[in-house]
Amino acid sequence: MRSAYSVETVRAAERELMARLPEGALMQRAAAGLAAACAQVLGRRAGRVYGSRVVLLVGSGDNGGDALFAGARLARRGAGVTAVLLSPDRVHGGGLAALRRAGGRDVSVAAGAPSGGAGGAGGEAARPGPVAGPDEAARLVRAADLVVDGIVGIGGRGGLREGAAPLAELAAASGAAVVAVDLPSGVEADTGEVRGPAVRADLTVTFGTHKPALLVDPARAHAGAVRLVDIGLDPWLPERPELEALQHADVARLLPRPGAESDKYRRGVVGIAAGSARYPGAAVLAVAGALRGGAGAVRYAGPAGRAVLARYPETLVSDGGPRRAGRVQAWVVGPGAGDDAETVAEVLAVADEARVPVLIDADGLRLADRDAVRSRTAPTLLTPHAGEAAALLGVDRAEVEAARLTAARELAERYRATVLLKGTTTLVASPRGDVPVRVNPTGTPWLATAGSGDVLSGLAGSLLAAGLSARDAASVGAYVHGLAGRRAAAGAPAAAHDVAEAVPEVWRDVTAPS
Ligand SMILES: NC(=O)C1=CN([C@@H]2O[C@H](COP(=O)(O)OP(=O)(O)OC[C@H]3O[C@@H](n4cnc5c(N)ncnc54)[C@H](OP(=O)(O)O)[C@@H]3O)[C@@H](O)[C@H]2O)[C@@H](O)CC1
Ligand SMILES: [K+]
Repeated sequence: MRSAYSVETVRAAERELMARLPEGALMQRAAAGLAAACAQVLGRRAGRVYGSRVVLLVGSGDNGGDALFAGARLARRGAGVTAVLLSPDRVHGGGLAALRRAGGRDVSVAAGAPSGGAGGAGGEAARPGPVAGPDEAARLVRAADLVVDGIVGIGGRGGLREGAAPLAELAAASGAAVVAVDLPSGVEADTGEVRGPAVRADLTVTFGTHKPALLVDPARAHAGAVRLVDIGLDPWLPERPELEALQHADVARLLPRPGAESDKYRRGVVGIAAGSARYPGAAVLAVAGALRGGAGAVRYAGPAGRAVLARYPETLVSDGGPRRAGRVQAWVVGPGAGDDAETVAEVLAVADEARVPVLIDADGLRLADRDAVRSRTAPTLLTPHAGEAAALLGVDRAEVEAARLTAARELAERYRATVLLKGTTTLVASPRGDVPVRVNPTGTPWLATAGSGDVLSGLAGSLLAAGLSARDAASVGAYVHGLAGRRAAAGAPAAAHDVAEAVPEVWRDVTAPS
C-alpha cells in the first residue's frame, strides 16, 4: 500500500524525528537523495554530471535549502550550478554558503542581502550576490540541462506568487529537465488542487512520505514521476494516512478466489438492472464486466435481455424486472437506464429487503432518491464521473475537477454511501470519514471511451457480490479496470468491450506469484 499524509501530520512526525537528530541532519538526508536523483536525470539528459548546467530556483524556506544543499553536491561533482534566489534576504543561509563553497554561483531576482536564513550559517552567505534582471534569469533557465524547483514545498500556500510564477513558466518553456523538490511549487499539498500558476516537473523527489497532491489530480499531473526518499520518518507517522493507493500485492490479496466448496451462491450472484430500449449496449457492457468480476453468476433484469443473451449466453436473464429476478447478493443499477426511475426505485427496495449492496451508476445516479439511498442499511456504492458528481452536488463540473478530493468526500457524506469518483486518478471515499480515501494509481486516459464506465460498474458489482466491502470492491475494481484499459489500448484506441476482455489476463497477472 502506498500512503500519503497531510502536511500537519508530516510536520508533527518531522518534529519528533528532528528532536532526536543533530541539527540539519534531516535536511542533509533530503539533499543527498535529491542530488542522487538529479545526477541520474543529468546522466540521462546530458550524459554526465560533470560539465552539465544546473539552475536552482530557490525560495525563502527549507525547500530552497534542500535545493541549495543538493546543488552543492552536484557542484562538487563538476556541474555548473547557479542558484536563482527569489528572496535573497530570507534565503537558507547554510545552504547558500554550502553552494558557494562548492563553487556554485548565485544571482538574485530581487534586491536584498542574504540574511543567514533559517538554520543558516550566516558568515559567508551574508554577502549579497549579483542581481539578475528577468532577461538574465530567462537566459540561465533556457541554457540549463536541469532546473531544480526549490521555490516552495509543504510550506506553500496558494498559487505561486509574483516573482516565482514567471520562473516556473520559463522552466516549462526551456526544454530542460525539471526536478521538483518535495512537491511541484504552486500545488496545494493536502488537496491536490492547483488554483494558480504551478511548476510542471518531469520528476518530483519527495521526502519521508507522499503528500496527497502527489497522488490526486490535477496536482499529480504537475509532479511527473515521483520518487520517495526515505529520511527515517516512518516510525513517527500515524497508522492512518490521509490517502492510500493499492498496489499489486494488496489487490492480489483482495481478489476473490473460489475454494473447493464453492458453488455459484458462495461465489456470489450479481444482479444487473441496466440498459433500455434506447441503450441496450450499456446492459451488454455491464454484464461483460460482471462476468469477469469473480461472481459465480450474473442475472440480468431489464429490457435488453435479447441483446445480452446474444452476446453472453451464460447470463441468467429474467423478463419480470428486478423483483422477480431471483436471489442475488449485490445489485448494479443505472447504466443506460435513460429515464427509468421506476427500476432504480425497485432495485433499491428489493436490495433493502434482502439487505444486499447496491452499486448505482450513470443515469441511476440522477434517478435515485437521495433519502432512499441515505437510509439504506446495506452498503451503497455510487460511481459518478466528474459531470455526474457535479450534478449531484449542484456545482459546475470544473469545480469537481479542480477539487476532486473535496467533492468525493462531500458526496460520500451527503449520500451516506461509498463514492467512486472516476477520472485519471479515480478516488474512493467512504461515508465514514475515519478511513483513508483510496486513490487508484492505474488509470489511463485511454479509458475515457464510451461504455468503459458500464464495464467498471459490472466488474465492481461482481466484486460486491463476491463479498468485498464497498470500499474494496470499488478500489479493486478501479485498479483492475485501469490495468485492463492499459492492456487493451497498448498505445492505440480500444473499445469498452476490449477492456472487459482484457480483465482475465490482468487478473492472472496481478495474482501470479512474484
Ligand atoms: N521540516 C523538515 O524536517 C524537513 C523539511 N524539508 C523541506 O522543507 C520544506 C518545508 O520547508 P518550510 O517549512 O520552510 O516551507 P517551504 O515549503 O520552504 O515554504 C515556505 C516559504 O515559502 C513562502 N511561500 C509560501 N507560499 C508561497 C507561494 N505561493 N509562492 C511563493 N512563496 C511562498 C513562505 O513565505 P511567507 O509566507 O513566510 O512570506 C515561506 O518563506 C519541505 O517541503 C521540504 O522540502 C526537508 O529538508 C526534510 C526535512
Ligand atoms: K518545490
